[in-house]
Amino acid sequence: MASLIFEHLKKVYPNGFVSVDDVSLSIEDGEFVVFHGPSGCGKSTILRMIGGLEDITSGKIYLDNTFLNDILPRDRKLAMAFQNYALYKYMNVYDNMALGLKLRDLPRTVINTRVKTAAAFLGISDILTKKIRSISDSERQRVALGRAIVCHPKVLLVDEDFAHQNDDLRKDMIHDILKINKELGITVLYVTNNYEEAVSLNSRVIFMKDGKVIEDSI
Ligand SMILES: Nc1ncnc2c1ncn2[C@@H]1O[C@H](COP(=O)(O)OP(=O)(O)OP(=O)(O)O)[C@@H](O)[C@H]1O
Repeated sequence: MASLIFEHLKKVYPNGFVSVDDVSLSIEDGEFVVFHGPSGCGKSTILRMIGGLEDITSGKIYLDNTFLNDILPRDRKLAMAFQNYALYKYMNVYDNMALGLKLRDLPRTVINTRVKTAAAFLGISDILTKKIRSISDSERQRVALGRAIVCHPKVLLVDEDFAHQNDDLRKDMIHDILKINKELGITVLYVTNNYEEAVSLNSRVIFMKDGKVIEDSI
């Protein structure tokens, strides 16, 4: 079965600062896991190492028994929803959602089906021809999630910065990522500073401090 395993994961920055310190965890296929801890405790660094945006100093990450450390970020079967969405403002919603699939040279019919299915799932079918600059923040957030799920990832990585603008956007985002997890079966790793939010999600919470896991609610 699909699973995500960290073995003695460590991140030391060039200035000697230890950001992630010997983290070992096992996450089951389809889990919704919240990483919580004070600012600077290393939770975003873990996400960035999984996503391949940050080098791993030592330790190993496996996805589905595949050794992830040596795999290029775009081939990791992961999707990331980080700060500012990185959408192309002058392109329409459809093209933004289709971009990653086009880069993978998938047939046009497959791309069309995937984009339309994801749009229906997220309730944005009626804005597919609109330009990003003309839609609301809430719709942009959905487009960014749509672009992530059209790739059929095994794992979705979400940093709270993704919805830091206001409470309503954050609630929408949590609703959508819970739905993605439950209905599509995609494993979700969600990083948050907010304790109330972390414990209110009825999910496994990994508590971190100074780069270490100090409690795992499993
Ligand atoms: N390039 C770098 N060089 C040195 N230290 C860094 C570098 N990048 C990040 N850090 C430090 O690593 C620590 C962990 O950063 P990280 O972003 O993972 O924290 P976090 O728990 O996600 O906090 P936040 O919620 O504020 O984002 C922080 O203290 C940060 O200052």
